[in-house]
Amino acid sequence: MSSPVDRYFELVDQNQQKFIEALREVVAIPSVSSDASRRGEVVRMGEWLQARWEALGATCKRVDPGKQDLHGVELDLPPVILGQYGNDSSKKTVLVYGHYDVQPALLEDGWDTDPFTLVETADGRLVGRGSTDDKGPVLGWLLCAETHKQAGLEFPVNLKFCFEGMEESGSEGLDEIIVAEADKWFKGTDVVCISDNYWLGTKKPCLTHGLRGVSYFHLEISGPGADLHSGVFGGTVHEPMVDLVHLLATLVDSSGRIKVAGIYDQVMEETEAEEQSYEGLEFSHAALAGDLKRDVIIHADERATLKHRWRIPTLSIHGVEGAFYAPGDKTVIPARVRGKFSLRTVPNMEPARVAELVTAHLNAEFGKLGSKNVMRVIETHGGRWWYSSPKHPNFVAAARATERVYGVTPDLTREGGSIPVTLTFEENLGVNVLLLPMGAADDGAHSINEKLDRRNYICGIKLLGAYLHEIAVTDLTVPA
Ligand SMILES: C[C@H](N)C(=O)N[C@@H](Cc1c[nH]cn1)C(=O)O
Ligand SMILES: [Zn+2]
Ligand SMILES: [Zn+2]
Repeated sequence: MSSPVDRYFELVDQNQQKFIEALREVVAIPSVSSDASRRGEVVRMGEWLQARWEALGATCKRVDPGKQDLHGVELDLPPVILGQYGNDSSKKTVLVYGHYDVQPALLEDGWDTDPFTLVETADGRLVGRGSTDDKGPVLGWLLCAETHKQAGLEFPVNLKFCFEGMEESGSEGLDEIIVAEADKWFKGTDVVCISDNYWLGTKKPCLTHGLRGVSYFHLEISGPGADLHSGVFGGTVHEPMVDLVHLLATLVDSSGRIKVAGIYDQVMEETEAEEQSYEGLEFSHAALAGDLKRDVIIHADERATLKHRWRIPTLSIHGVEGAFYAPGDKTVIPARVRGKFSLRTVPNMEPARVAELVTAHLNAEFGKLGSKNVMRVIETHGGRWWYSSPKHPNFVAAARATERVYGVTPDLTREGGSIPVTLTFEENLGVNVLLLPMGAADDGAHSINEKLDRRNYICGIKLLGAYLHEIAVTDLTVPA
């Protein structure tokens, strides 16, 4: 007779098409958290999840985190959906977190197909915004529970869940909810699992034990009271855009080095054990250059690239609000512009110190310009880095589950991106947190043509289930 896990795997295989249809349904909800006009869709997505979990028998609690000021528009923050599925005191309790909001996506950004219509390509890519980040994994937990119930398979653990709709916009309001619910809704949690990042390559699965933090800034330059004709006023007034371009250029050089004094001072020293952890990882510049569609890699070797993704702070410039960007030639001097940039932070950087250093740098550089314009530096959102040991039994259980599904020992990785609430869970619940990614390195999260491979989706649903079965039989006591 086959084991419950083998039976579960068979059912996942049999239900593949149904699972893809479910992904199609959620991708079609354009839950873009940064777009005020889509806020209703974000809420609809949260309600969709709640309804489906409740239909399965979960107890849910919708928490509305309050209001948000988005470019002067007051908006309701989307709900955080808390849930409890199963409440058997003889079982372990696993808390899973995910987000149901997505990054913006427009066909004219360069997508080959409508971003909110899931398309399956002949080579098995499930293309659509949110497929890998993070709707596929969020759906994975639900489909895992539904599959167990439909087949009459005993669910191995009590599952608690926390799904938010603001992760792509700074997780506003969530930290406070986690703190408030730590001894209430989240009481009894044994371990936390988050599926919201990606493999290092495209073939070998991994478990992730670190994330970078993010400190996001707007740099606003205000000049004349209205946009001006450049033929009449060019060369006679201080132009906000000229000041902004100068200032942005002082932040980082072309080889990625941050030029803000003091920014590297808090970076943790590298240990011998850490140096060794780069050995044998599935990561190559050849594959990375392929994913990038052009070899634009700065660093000479793979190890240096990984260090700049995992353990060294970086600064990226994202865009300019208020600047002319449409096709055609408009001869305008914009009156007010906002440059947007962020720093990815690493152990042991303090966000408050980062903001202090960045502001001091920009004040000094702006002073050198002798401009009569007005400069403002605004830190719009921040999230802390997270770094943990991969030796905890939670990771051991996940490694066993990975071996069962993929037949290989997973790589142990850190993630260059940020999931701000990871540390909040760890600190407030006092339990181990594991990152168990579903998608691959070439999925194009946040980019055009985002996809999740059918293989990763289906094996990922198996992996989430296998992990819960492994946790059920794992002694979670940390060895001394
Ligand atoms: C890794 C995760 N899937 C992700 O994409 N996180 C975002 C979080 C964020 C922070 N500010 C805006 N979004 C990221 O790393 O950019
Ligand atoms: Zn995500
Ligand atoms: Zn994301």
